[in-house]
Amino acid sequence: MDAEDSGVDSETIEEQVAEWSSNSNECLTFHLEGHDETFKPAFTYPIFGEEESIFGYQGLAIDVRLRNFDLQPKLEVTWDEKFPSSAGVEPTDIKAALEDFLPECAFAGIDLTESDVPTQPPGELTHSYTKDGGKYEVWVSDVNEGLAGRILANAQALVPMFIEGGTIVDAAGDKTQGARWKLHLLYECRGTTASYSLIGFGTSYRIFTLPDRKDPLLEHMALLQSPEKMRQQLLSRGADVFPTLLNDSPHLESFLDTPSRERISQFLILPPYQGSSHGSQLYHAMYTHLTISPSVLELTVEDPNEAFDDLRDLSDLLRLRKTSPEFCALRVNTNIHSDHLKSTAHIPTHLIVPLDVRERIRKETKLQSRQFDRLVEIQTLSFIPPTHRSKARLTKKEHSTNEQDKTYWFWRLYVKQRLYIFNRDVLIQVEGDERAKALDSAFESVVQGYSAMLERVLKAEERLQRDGEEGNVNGGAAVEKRVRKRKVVEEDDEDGEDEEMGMENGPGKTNGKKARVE
Ligand SMILES: CC(=O)SCCNC(=O)CCNC(=O)[C@H](O)C(C)(C)COP(=O)(O)OP(=O)(O)OC[C@H]1O[C@@H](n2cnc3c(N)ncnc32)[C@H](O)[C@@H]1OP(=O)(O)O
Repeated sequence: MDAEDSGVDSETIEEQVAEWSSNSNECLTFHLEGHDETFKPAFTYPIFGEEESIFGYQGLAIDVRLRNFDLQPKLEVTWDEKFPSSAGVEPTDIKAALEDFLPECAFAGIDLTESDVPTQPPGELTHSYTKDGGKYEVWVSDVNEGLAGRILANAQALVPMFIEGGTIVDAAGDKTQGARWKLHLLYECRGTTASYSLIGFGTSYRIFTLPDRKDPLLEHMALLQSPEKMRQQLLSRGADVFPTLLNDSPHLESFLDTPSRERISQFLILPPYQGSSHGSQLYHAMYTHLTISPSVLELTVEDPNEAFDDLRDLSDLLRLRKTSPEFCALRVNTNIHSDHLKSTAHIPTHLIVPLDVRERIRKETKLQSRQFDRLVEIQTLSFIPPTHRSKARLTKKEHSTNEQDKTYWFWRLYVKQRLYIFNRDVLIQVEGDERAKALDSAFESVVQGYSAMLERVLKAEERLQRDGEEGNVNGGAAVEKRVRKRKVVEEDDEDGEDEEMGMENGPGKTNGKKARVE
């Protein structure tokens, strides 16, 4: 029966719908045990649909209480008025909508103080630090460990609600998958037993990578197919890759000994703790732990968002500038023979910033290529004063008599070449002048972003020096108002084959964070 047949005009229906509708972000509230402060989800569209709207209630409150040790949830749904079912339109079934997102225990009405809480987090302690008188620890566990598996399941409830495009991981209990996944837990420790409060977590998993060492089987496989084809095939085979290699390579004790990458999958600091450098500490702990194994060749990040990119750039730069004299010594070489500069098709990037040194540092630090390239660009830019970072000063190109201008000219060439290769697929779709303009504009955004990052790095270094926080590579970040300065899309995936020229994905995207042209 439509509105006309029923005698009810469509305006009245619209009014009624509005009267009985609630915004799902606003009515959902998280309460962390032991904290007065509550927090709201950033997204609820995966649960309640694109409109983030719930129909059929007035005075609706969806409260999710989280136990502080393991984030075990307890769901409570209350309302003042419910739309009568007999009216032909059913109110949203809130519990049913949440069933795929919260673990079963959330619906069981279990009193969170009822069951015994373990006295210690699962796995091993990998990092600890103090901040403003509080003590914090990072614990890492295989997700197949019972307690870690349970905490992973609880923590997953937060992923779609706080990480845009984030999806729930269910790896625990599976022999192969579980062994590849790790859960990194950041706890605030309040001093007495059972006083651990979970304030953030990260997940990571190991994936096969192309070999970097002599292995007959891997060499054979590499010979059989092109590297790219082989990579695609291995990735598509997912979890089967490791056992297959293991069966075929009896000298390997575990499939985890095969050359691999570690990949950070999810990363979250609970809202009440954000902006106080805990994210930097957790990232530092994860980087250190995940890159220690000799079989791990690289650390990558799955679809990082802008906030994570910033955190990662800052942390990586602070670490490299503190621990790698070779990285600190990198400079733009302006002494390049004009023969090397005749063709724009062959920019001598290997000479501008020596490739052999770059490769050596990259392998040692196990940073993903594109991330490392960007860090080199930021570091080498740091020696060019801001007043010389201008296109207007480059009329004489490599012949400039001012050494800083000449350095910027070469640096510009170096960065533009990477941007061109990176965005080639997009750029070749536009003609001559337009192409040059598009590349120029991407370049200018990158310089802006880098300059902003350099300011942060210098401030953080000053702060660290002041605080004398020797042990904490990234510690002591003050809470500052975040200003989103970067417009250019900077993204990471395992091969860095991503878009860098500002095309956003639409709503409903699966990776949810950054544009990708593939
Ligand atoms: C792989 C992935 O999962 S990507 C998804 C990452 N997770 C999320 O976005 C979930 C919601 N957000 C969070 O969990 C946290 O805010 C994080 C992880 C993004 C950052 O953790 P925090 O503890 O808040 O960051 P921390 O205080 O260590 O900040 C370190 C630096 O990161 C950057 N940063 C942190 N948050 C933001 C933000 N919201 N926007 C822009 N930059 C940010 C800043 O450069 C900051 O440096 P500063 O001290 O000079 O300001």
